[in-house]
Amino acid sequence: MKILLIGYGKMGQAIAALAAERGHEIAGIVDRSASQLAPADITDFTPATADVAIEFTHPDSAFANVTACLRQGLPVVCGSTGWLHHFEEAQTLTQELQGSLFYASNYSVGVNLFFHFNEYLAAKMHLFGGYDVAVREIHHTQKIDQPSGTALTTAEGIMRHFPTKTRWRNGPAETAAELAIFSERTGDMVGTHVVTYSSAVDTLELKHEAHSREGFALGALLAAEWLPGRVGVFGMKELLDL
Ligand SMILES: NC(=O)C1=CN([C@@H]2O[C@H](COP(=O)(O)OP(=O)(O)OC[C@H]3O[C@@H](n4cnc5c(N)ncnc54)[C@H](O)[C@@H]3O)[C@@H](O)[C@H]2O)C=CC1
Ligand SMILES: O=C(O)C1=N[C@H](C(=O)O)C[C@H](O)C1
Repeated sequence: MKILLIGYGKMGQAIAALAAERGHEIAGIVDRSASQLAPADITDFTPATADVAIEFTHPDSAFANVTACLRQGLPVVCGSTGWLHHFEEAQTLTQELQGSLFYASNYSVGVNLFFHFNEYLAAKMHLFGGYDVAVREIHHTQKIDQPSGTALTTAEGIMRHFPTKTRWRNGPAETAAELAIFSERTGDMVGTHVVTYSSAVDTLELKHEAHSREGFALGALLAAEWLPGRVGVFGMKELLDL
């Protein structure tokens, strides 16, 4: 496949390395600040020159990059977090243009299993009662958005099945209805997410810890291999049949 990479930072470079191993060609790289690369723009690419675009940039640029890809007729796999206030607009545009958009707050297969077990656990823990629940995420100090996209997906999964939690708060809960999300930024931590249930008698935890970015890169490439030819908005549940 010919892949257009949008964003050539930590994730873009991890994807490029794995794409080569999987026999893909990098059709081009669009990065706002990568001066060593040949300058390129999304509008330079069409389905004739790229089969799919993979976007990992910044919360402030993801929506514009996604819409540019859709307008060029390029299927787009987006991994940037912190832009979901625009997600409905992206869905509408995808439908209008009969385009292809894939989004995941976390492309790691392990995290998507974690999401699945998180929802199951929330339903059971609510049923048995007596537990409070909180989410903790730990990332490297360069991370811009807080809470992480993964923590927000985790919180949404809890709230769907643990109805006494009706909203999340980034910090300690101020009321019993709030789900606390604690964010830590330290060193070069790749990404750790923990859900903790505590009662008077015990504590139960569900944890995912990424050891490298390779798991995210592999998931993004699996999505890029799967997306072309499908019309609509998709995520890891469809890809992994979870
Ligand atoms: N969904 C997932 O599985 C994962 C998502 N992420 C998310 O992906 C995004 C990128 O993460 P990293 O690669 O670690 O960041 P990074 O800061 O290492 O790289 C981002 C790159 O995007 C470039 N960039 C910024 N604005 C741009 C624009 N308007 N057009 C083109 N390029 C632009 C920057 O110059 C930089 O090279 C973040 O939002 C992060 O939260 C990161 C890891 C996994
Ligand atoms: O910025 C990162 O690094 C990561 N971002 C994603 C998120 O916000 O959840 C996924 C992963 O945790 C790494």
